[in-house]
Amino acid sequence: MTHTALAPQLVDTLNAPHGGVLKELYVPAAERAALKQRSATLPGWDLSIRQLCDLELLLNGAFSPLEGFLTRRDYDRVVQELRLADGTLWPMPITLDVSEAFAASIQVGAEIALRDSQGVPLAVLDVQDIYFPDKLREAREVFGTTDTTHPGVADLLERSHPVYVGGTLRGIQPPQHYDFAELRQSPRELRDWFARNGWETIVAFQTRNPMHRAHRELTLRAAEQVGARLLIQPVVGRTKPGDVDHYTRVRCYHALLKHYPRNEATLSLLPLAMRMGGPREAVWHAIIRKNYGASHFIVGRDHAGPGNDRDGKPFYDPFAAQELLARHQQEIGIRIVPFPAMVYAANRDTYVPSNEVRPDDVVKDISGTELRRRLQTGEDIPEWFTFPEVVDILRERYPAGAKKGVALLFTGLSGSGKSTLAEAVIAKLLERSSRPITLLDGDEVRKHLSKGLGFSREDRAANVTRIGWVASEIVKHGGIAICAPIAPYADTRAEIRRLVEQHGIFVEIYVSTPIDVCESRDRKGLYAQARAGKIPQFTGVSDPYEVPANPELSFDTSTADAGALANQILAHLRNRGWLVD
Ligand SMILES: Nc1ncnc2c1ncn2[C@@H]1O[C@H](COP(=O)(O)OS(=O)(=O)O)[C@@H](OP(=O)(O)O)[C@H]1O
Ligand SMILES: Nc1ncnc2c1ncn2[C@@H]1O[C@H](COP(=O)(O)OP(=O)(O)O)[C@@H](O)[C@H]1O
Repeated sequence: MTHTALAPQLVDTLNAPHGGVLKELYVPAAERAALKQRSATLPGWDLSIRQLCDLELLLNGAFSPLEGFLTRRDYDRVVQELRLADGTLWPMPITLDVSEAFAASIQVGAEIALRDSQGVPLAVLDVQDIYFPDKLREAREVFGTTDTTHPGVADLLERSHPVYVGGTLRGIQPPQHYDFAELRQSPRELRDWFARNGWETIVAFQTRNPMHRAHRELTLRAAEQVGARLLIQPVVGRTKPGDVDHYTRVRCYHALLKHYPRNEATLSLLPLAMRMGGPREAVWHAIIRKNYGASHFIVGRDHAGPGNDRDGKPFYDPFAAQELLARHQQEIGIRIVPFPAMVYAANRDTYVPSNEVRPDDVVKDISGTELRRRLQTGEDIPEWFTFPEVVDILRERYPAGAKKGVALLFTGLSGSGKSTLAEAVIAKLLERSSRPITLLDGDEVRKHLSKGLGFSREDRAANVTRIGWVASEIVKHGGIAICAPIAPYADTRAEIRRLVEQHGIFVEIYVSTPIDVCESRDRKGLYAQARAGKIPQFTGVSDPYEVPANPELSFDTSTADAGALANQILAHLRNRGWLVD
C-alpha cells in the first residue's frame, strides 16, 4: 500500500462513516499558515501522549462524528448511556483534561493552541465548556470499576488532570511520525486505497500483540466466512503497559503478511490510545473501523481486556464485548464477526476453532506467558506456533540467557566489602570473556557523575538513581554493569531494579558484614571520624541503612574469602544461563 495523501478524492462505495459524514477537522491548506501563526499568540496546552493520540484521530475523522473534545452535555450522556447528547451512539469519553491553573487562565469563548511535546501547534480548540468531571463516577460507569489495577482507571484517576475542556477543533497539521509513515493511513487515505483497488467488503482485525499462525488462520477464516478482504489494523498508539513495543510488532506483522494470499490482506496502523475498556472499547473500535471503511469487524474472546483485578478476577466476562457489540451492530452499521480462539490440532497438523475440536484431537497451544518464558530461556518456539521470521524478530528484541545485559548491585555499609567483591567479580569475568563491563563504584561515581552531591536523603537517592539509570542503559545495550554504592534506601533500590529490569537482569547482592567488622576494618579512617562527630550523617553510625528484604544473594565478608564469594556470584549467573564460560 502506498501513501496517498495527495491523491484526488474518489467516490467510494464503502461502508459510510459513523453519523454519515467523515468529519475531517483540518482547515483548508490555504488557511493553515495563518492559523499556525495565530496559534503562537494563544494560550498553549502541551498534549499528553493519550491526548495526542486522541487529537490525531479526531482531526483525521477516525472519531467521526466528533468534532472536538466532549463538552459536559455530551460527556455526561456518553458516560451514562454510551450516547452523545444528540443520541448518536458513542461509548468512550474523549476529553481534554487540563490543570486547574491552566483552566483558570482561559474562558468559554477562548481559543487554545494544542501543541505536541516539542511545542509544535497542531490544532486550535474553540473552548465551549470548562468543567470538573466526577472521575470516580466516570471510572465506575465507563470501566465498571474504580480499581486502579485497571490501566484505564489508573490513567483516569492517577494521571489525568482535574478539569476538562470541551470544544471544537480546527486542525493545523497531524502529529509527526517518522516510523512506518507509509503504513499510517488516515480514514480518507485508506478509503481511497480501497476504492482504487476495488475492495468493498472489508473485515478489520484489531490487535495489540504480535501475530502468530493462530491469528493468521483466524483472520483468513473470518474473511472467507463473510467473503471479505482483510484489513489488519494494529494499535500503535498506546496499548497495555508491558505489551511488546509497536516497532517490534510492526516488523512481525510485515513478516506475517508475506504468508497471506496476495491481495487478500493489507496492513495499516492505528495511532489509538487504548483504554482497555473491554465491552465499551469494543464498540468504540467497531465505530472507528467503520470510519476507515470496514464493513465487518472481528471480535474475539476478551476484546480489549485489561486482565485481572486486585483479587485476581477478570474485570470483564470474556464474551461481554461480543454481546454488547451484537446489541449495537445494527445501529452502528458494521457486522461483527465473533470468533472463537483458534487452536492447533497436532494430530491433523491444522488449526481449528476451539468449538470445532474433535474428541480425538491432540490440541496444542502456547499462551502469551509461555511464549515470553520461552523467549526468556531461549527454549524452542515451534514452527506450528509461529513463523521462523517472527521468532527471529522477537528473539532479537528479547535476547535470551547470556545475550542479556546484567546489572549487579552490591549494597551494604561502608567497609562491608562492596568494592573488593566487585573488583574480584570483574577480574573473574574478564578472565572468561571480553564482554564489556562498567564499574559504577560509590566513591568513584561521586567524583564525576554525582559530583557535588552530599549525603542527605535526597542526595543519596539522586546519586543511587543516577547509577541505576546508567546501569539500565548499559543493560539495554547488552553489557554488564557492576554497581557498588551503599544504596541505603529500599525505595531507591527498588527504583533501580525497575529501571534495569525493563531491559535485562538485575541481581541485588546484600553485603551484610556487621558494622563492628566494618568499623574495625576502618579502611579509610571514616568510622573513627564519624564516631568523633566529625562526619555527620554517616551510614550505620548516624544515618540509616535499610536492610534489603529479598536480595538475590547475601554475603557476610567477615570470614569468607573475596575470591570464593566472587565465584559464588558467577555460579549464580551461570546456573541461570546468564553467563557462559
Ligand atoms: N556520611 C557518609 N555516609 C556514608 N559514606 C560516606 C559519608 N561521607 C563520606 N562517605 C564515603 O562515601 C562513600 C559512600 O558513597 P555512596 O555514593 O556509596 O553512598 S550512597 O549510596 O549515596 O549512600 C563511602 O564509601 P564506601 O566505603 O566505599 O562505601 C564513604 O567512603
Ligand atoms: N571476604 C571479603 N570480601 C570483601 N572485603 C573483604 C573481605 N575480607 C576482608 N575484606 C576487606 O574489607 C575491606 C572492605 O572494603 P571495601 O571493599 O572498600 O568496602 P566497601 O566498598 O563496602 O566500602 C577491605 O579492606 C577488604 O580487603
